[in-house]
Amino acid sequence: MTGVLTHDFPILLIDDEPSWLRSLGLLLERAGFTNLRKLSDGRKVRDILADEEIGIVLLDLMMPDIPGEELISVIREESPDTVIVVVSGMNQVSLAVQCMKMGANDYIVKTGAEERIVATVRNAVNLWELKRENRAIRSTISKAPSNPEAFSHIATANRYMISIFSYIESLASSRQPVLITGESGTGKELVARAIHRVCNPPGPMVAVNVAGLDDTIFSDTLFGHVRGAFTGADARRAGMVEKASGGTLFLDEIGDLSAPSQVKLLRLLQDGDYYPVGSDHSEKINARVVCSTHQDLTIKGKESKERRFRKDLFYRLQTHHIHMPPLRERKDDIPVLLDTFLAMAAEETGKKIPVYPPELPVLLATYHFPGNIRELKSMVFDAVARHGGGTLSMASFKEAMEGHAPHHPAAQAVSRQTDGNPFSGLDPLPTLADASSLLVMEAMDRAEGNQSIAARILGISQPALSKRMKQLREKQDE
Ligand SMILES: Nc1ncnc2c1ncn2[C@@H]1O[C@H](COP(=O)(O)OP(=O)(O)OP(=O)(O)O)[C@@H](O)[C@H]1O
Repeated sequence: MTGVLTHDFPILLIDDEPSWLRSLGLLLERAGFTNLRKLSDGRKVRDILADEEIGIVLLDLMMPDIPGEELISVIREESPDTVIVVVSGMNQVSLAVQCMKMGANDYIVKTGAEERIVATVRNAVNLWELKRENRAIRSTISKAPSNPEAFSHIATANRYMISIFSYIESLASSRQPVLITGESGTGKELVARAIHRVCNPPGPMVAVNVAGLDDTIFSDTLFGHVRGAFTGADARRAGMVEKASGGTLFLDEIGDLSAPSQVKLLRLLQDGDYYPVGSDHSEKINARVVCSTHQDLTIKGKESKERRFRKDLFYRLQTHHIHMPPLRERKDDIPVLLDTFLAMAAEETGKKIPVYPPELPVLLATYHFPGNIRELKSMVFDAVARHGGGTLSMASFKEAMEGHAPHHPAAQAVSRQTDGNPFSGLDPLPTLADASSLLVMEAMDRAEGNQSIAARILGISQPALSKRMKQLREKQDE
């Protein structure tokens, strides 16, 4: 399903040697590339780029009319997304590096094997397709989703989340994989389901958690096996890839994949095929692949080769990338999530949806939710289970939050800007008394006047805060 070879855009070949232009053209045509344009005078490239959208340019470096290096700059300027491949007679690493620095995407030598030239152009076609698709997607992202029903299982009031919904809608027509990242409990699986719902394919969504699967089990789970593949394999068994046929294959926790399994996944995504265990015949995947991880794949496994995440796989996966923000960065979602989970918990326990004190969302907003939405959901379910009638008590929420050190988002924000020392930018420093008063006022402001919440923010008891506020008022009255 990937590994695109057919293309509808022109490929421009530039070289001052007519015989080379002819033989390169023949080679590419034989390999299935159509729509080739040939140019022996590089100075005309500007006119050509102005006339039509050229996906790929293959150019020589040594030309009498205009040096190839200058051509690279002209092409980059006129058509920034065009994929540039330098086809040079010189096999010099330093020259290749120089061309890449100037904006070329690849460099091959004329005397190299024909397969290498064809493979390079094939990669260039894939790269251009991806660039074009991303441009189309970017241009269609609107504010609100046009099919809100597909997202009805995701409660949110947050603008960034709404923009994720429109991004998902714009991905519907793409067959490229989607990578969903974000901390644990942020709703990655719900987003995978939304992608499936928006695409509305005829097949099912099949979810596989690949964490902890060794390579043998990974292959057997995903690709299935043929009869007699190993002792006990009495019958053929379909793998998850086959089960997801016509639908969506969701691979959860791909950051934990072993090195050999990463190679198999890369092949599946790149060439669209796989081998059932024990079979010599490859099968084709016919499912949209969505992957998720809570790990940062760009830094993962820096310390050890075995645990490292392959760069090529990462780049293949991140064509369409959705990052789920943690709950502490979308606190405007707390009230709507609270209402959603209260209704769910009430239904599950057969109780009436409880009324909660207005301070509850304010209290929750002071907390950093290391377990994200999953943690909020458990808190609410626990509170409703304990609820006996009247207004919902905040006690169980406070208890759950007590287990974690208070979080100081303001201090963190400052420390992010000031290399870990929130005071380094202050000159002169405020006195201890002034700093303390300012902190108290800020906490009261954030807690919307609620002393017990403000005391929690400051990490002191409520009587201690009350005493400080009294002193503050007395000082102001002096
Ligand atoms: N916006 C939301 N609206 C309603 N429920 C949500 C929302 N986001 C998450 N949840 C709920 O929170 C829980 C965690 O969500 P989910 O399993 O999708 O997170 P995740 O990011 O995939 O976590 P993990 O990385 O641990 O697999 C689930 O019960 C899910 O239903």
